[in-house]
Amino acid sequence: PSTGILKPAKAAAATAATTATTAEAKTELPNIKILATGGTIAGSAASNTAVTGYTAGALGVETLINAVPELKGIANVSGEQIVNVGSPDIDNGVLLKLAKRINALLSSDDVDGIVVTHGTDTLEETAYFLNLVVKSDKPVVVVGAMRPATAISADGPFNLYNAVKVAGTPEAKGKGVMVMLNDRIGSARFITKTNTTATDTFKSPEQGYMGEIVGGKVYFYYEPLRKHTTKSEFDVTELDALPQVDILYEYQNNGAYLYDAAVEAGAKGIVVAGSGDGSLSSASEKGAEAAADKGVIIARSTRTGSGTVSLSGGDAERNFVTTDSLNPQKARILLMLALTKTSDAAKIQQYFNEY
Ligand SMILES: NC(=O)C[C@H](N)C(=O)O
Repeated sequence: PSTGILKPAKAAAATAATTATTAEAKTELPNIKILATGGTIAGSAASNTAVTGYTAGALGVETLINAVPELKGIANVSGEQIVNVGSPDIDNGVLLKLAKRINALLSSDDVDGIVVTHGTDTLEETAYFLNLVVKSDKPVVVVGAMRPATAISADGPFNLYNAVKVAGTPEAKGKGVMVMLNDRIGSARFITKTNTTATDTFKSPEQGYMGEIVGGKVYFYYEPLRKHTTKSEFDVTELDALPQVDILYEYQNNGAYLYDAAVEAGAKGIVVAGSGDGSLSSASEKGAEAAADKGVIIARSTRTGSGTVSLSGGDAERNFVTTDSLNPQKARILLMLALTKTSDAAKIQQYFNEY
């Protein structure tokens, strides 16, 4: 049986793999494709007690699959390397490449579900993007780890096993893109990283988890009501870039010049991580209004970490929208996609109310 621990020296030697397939396919098992993008789940450290200061995105997908031979008992798995980076370096180009590849794979009868391995830092952004643009009700599960593959008690191997299990579960169909870590199944719409290093970092502060895995069995309790996947209007088929949307953070004594800089750099939308219920300082309001006068959409979110930003009377006529309960980084994802369809603030507000 797999211990889930890769010896640091062995791990370092195994970085070059790009594809992998389990031996002969068993017809009674689901066919699951693992698309690897890097992150700590593919991380390698100098010692097996190092859980910080390691290299994320060091190991190839074949190494990840081979570390969990038990996968063969629950699915026919094969792997593809999309990129191999720490998730702070996932960009719009990778999002589009990943989404298009997933849509191509899921259109085939030979693929029953997808697992994406990903760094946890920006995992929620990729998961929410996929939730909005995947055109299939087959399960898509995004998985990561908080301890590198070389660590004692690395969490990646079991997280990967659980993710493949969820992706191959018929009940997981039609529930939107899911995030699987630490035995919990979260909705891409609601889950967020809440802790820098702890293994139970992914939480949905107000809405809770969709389900869990206990004793090797998948349990679902809720599903997201917000539009996703087959009900989503957003489509990446013809897109090779996304509109620039930046995020500005509210704090005491800030200035309008931050908005000027974003507009000058080409922003078509600005998400404000507002204080409290999406508040802007007077200086920010000046900057935001000047940007909005130039056609830039200003989306008021919150830096508080949870809660819904309420609509205020002055929003609509100023090209301002509110981001519902989306945190700033997910609001940026939706605003980029919204701007591929329209620059009308009222229509964009409707997207924030529905997705
Ligand atoms: N736990 C992780 O995966 C963190 C890593 N820095 C990443 O996001 O790639």
